[in-house]
Amino acid sequence: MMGATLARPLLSVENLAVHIRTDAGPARILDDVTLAVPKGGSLGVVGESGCGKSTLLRAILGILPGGATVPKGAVLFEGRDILADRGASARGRIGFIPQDPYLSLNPVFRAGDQILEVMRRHAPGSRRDHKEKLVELFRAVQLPDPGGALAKYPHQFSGGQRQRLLIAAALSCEPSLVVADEPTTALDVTTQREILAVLRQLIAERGLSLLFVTHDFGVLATVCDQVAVLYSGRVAETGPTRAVLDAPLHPYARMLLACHPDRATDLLGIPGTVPAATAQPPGCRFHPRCPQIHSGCPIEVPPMLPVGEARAVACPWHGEAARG
Ligand SMILES: Nc1ncnc2c1ncn2[C@@H]1O[C@H](COP(=O)(O)OP(=O)(O)OP(=O)(O)O)[C@@H](O)[C@H]1O
Repeated sequence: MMGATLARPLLSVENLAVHIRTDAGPARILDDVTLAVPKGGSLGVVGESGCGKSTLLRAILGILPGGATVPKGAVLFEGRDILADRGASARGRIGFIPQDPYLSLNPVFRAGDQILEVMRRHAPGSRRDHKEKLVELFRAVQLPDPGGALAKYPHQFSGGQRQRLLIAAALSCEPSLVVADEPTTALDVTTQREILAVLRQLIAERGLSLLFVTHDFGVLATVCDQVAVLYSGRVAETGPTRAVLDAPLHPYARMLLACHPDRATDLLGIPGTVPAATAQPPGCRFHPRCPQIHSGCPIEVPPMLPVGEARAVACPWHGEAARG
């Protein structure tokens, strides 16, 4: 236990800023983002559309778009800076589960061949070894007829089965970290629950770490033990998932949770929108939408304040918000 607490995280994002050049000026998409995924742990990153979740994932996967600059910070994976060596050190060691199973497989090639090609490039062993391993993975993700699945084309699988294929693909090169981008949003609720159960089981059985991006606190609660709430490219709050869900501290986290369909009495959402990445307000970026604004909020960038041993919140007024 002691070793686990002292161990370096498997993945750490340290003070990361990502800007992208646009015709409207630099888009400051991420600003001073710090978070960590411990070995064998799971972190969920949650926030509204446009808060920077995909850009964070792209930085972690070493695939930032052209025009992106990293004026500050680092992404350390297994102790090495992914951004400095353009992702080379992470290939195969980070498995990625994309959002949309319909868009993520090429329809004209057999699904099995597409995964085997990735294994050929990044996993040790012969094609025969890879096939055996893939059939075993298809069994583990509970695809029907795992042996026969190798020869099928993507359209011969249902949406839920395609997402299972993509989980198998993400695990095929024996990663130590799995990164998932809203992997169940395109699926119905029952299939969503089944897929999340399979994912959770495989991550636990294999001792993998998970970084899971979502806009859905309900999904997050079922797969992640830690959470980071992102707003307009900055971390608003971090902590154990249960503690944050039970008693969110940041006004944004409180409002985001309050309008989750499971809890909301109406579905009006948070008034206003996430600011454009080219036009964020000064000070706390949430202040124009915050019901508990103070005179310093539009001026000073709130630092992350520790709360107890395991939580942190970027709002000096969080105690007042919690009482409010
Ligand atoms: N290549 C780009 N050029 C300019 N602006 C960009 C680019 N990519 C993202 N942005 C802007 O950065 C902000 C964050 O985008 P990002 O896609 O990372 O957010 P997100 O939280 O993943 O949203 P969603 O849930 O809708 O995918 C948005 O304001 C977006 O318009």
